[in-house]
Amino acid sequence: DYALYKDPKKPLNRRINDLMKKMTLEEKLGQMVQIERSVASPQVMSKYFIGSVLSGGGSVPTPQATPEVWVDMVNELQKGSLSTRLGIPMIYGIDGVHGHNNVYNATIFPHNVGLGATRDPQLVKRIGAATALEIRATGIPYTFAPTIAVCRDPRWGRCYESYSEDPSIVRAMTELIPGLQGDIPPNSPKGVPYLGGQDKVIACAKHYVGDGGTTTGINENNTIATWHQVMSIHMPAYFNSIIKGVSTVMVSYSSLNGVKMHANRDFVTGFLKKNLRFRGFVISDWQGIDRITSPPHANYTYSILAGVNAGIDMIMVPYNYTEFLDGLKFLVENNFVSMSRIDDAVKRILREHRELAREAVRKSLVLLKNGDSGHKPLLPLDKHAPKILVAGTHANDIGNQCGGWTIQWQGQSGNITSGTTILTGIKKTVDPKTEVVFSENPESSYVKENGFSYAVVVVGEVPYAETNGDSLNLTLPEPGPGIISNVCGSVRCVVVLITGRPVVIEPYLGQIDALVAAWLPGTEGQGVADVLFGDFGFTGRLPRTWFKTVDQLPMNVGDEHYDPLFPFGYGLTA
Ligand SMILES: OC[C@@H]1[C@@H](O)[C@H](O)[C@@H](O)c2nc(-c3ccccc3)cn21
Repeated sequence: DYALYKDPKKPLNRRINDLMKKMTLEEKLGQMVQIERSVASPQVMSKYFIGSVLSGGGSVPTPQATPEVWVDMVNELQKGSLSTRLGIPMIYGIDGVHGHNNVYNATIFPHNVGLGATRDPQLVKRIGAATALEIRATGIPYTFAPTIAVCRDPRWGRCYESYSEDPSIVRAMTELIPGLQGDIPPNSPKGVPYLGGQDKVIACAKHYVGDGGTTTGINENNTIATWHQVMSIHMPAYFNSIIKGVSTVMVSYSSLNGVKMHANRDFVTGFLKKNLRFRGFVISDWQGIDRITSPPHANYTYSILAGVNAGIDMIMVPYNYTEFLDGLKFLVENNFVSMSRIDDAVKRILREHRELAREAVRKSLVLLKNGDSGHKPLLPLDKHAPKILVAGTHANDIGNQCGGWTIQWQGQSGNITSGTTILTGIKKTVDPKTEVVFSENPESSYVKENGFSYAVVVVGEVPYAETNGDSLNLTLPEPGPGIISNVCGSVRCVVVLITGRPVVIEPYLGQIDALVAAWLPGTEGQGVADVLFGDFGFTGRLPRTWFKTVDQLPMNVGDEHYDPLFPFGYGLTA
């Protein structure tokens, strides 16, 4: 029977939301577990809903195993995962330190220190591509590489895994990531986890952060560093990795100024996920949460609590997965770990590309007016204006911005699914000092008396589907016209229309400074703000003729009598 989440034609975030709604707590927690090959079996995969399996160093199905033997092993485990109620596939991960180094007859490339000596990032990228091919030939889609440690003391046992003591060389060698994962297509968003094709694998920037800076190079020890040293030596290559679409980040065993990285919420959640907006998943190192305590595993419940709440999404347990699952379940059921944290972890592990939706929104917007002979252009809007007004029935309403066929057949106004409203997108885009006031339907006196620099008015049609959408007058539903009149009659305004089609707008055009057709943008309202404020240009062109009055209809491009308000293909740039 049909399952929306399995339908590749459906919007990606709807698939995730559909799947998340169906998952039990046990199925969610299982996704966060990575176990070692030696304790994995199809039965274990299905019974515990395990999300991932790895080969630790030297862990092979048989000595000198051929690619076929590897593929058969991975497939057997995968069958176990696919046999579960929801059939969520598992991800098999393995170290690709210098080629597919666990596999007999695989090409073994120079270790990273030697690659640093080449000063040749394109060579490293080609090595990534070759490595991805060999890893994929054994049926494995995930490798724990590149190590982007900046080794600052050659006394460190892993210094050869570091490209250089110079962060700029390490930054350049993040070219391994597009080699492994594939190049992000041109004009695609940066900073979004990416995987391009069956001959590519997802990568892992590691070990976050400061693994190469420990005192006298003692492995897994403490890195004492100022904020500036962290941000100028150990962090920069993570910026490059994220921009290049790295899909995962592995946390370091080491501590930073005495704080275990596996328990470091400020750096894992605060900096990596929030500041850098990393959207892939964060994986622990091998028994990394055990080593939060000294001795390791001294208080495993605390290790689980500290690691998961720090923001680690997938735990490389790797052996005693029932102890981990029981511990995490206890913590969730007793509210020590929130369901929102679990859902964040699981969504990241399942995540596809919301960013793709946001890019689509940006490219769909059509600029129909921006100032005129008497007024200078209003767009792009000033992000640093002291105070702005956002008004309209569609500014803060996910259901309205999605339109029909969303969650329900007819769609529905309101907070019907997760996403970003246009208002939220605006708030995220403007200067933090800019005061953003939201009023759905303000009086003109209110607009006049509050010193707004400008207003964004977001109005349109309410959700409909099929016959319910038939309209003979195509008027902009009330209170849209009234909001336009009250706001745009009082302050400079841009009107963003959320409609499934051209509607009557000509009567209001004179009092509108700027007009944008946003159609039905869906959940990623951030894409509207991206373009209103000039982070991206307007590139949309009318896919339909915009009439002046309905009695002209039907009127299409090429008709003999063609007198539109805005012709097919029209669209301004800002
Ligand atoms: O092989 C998986 C990961 C690898 O990706 C990390 O870079 C590395 O820090 C690491 N150490 C162990 C590991 C350490 C001690 C005993 C057994 C295993 C396992 N792993």
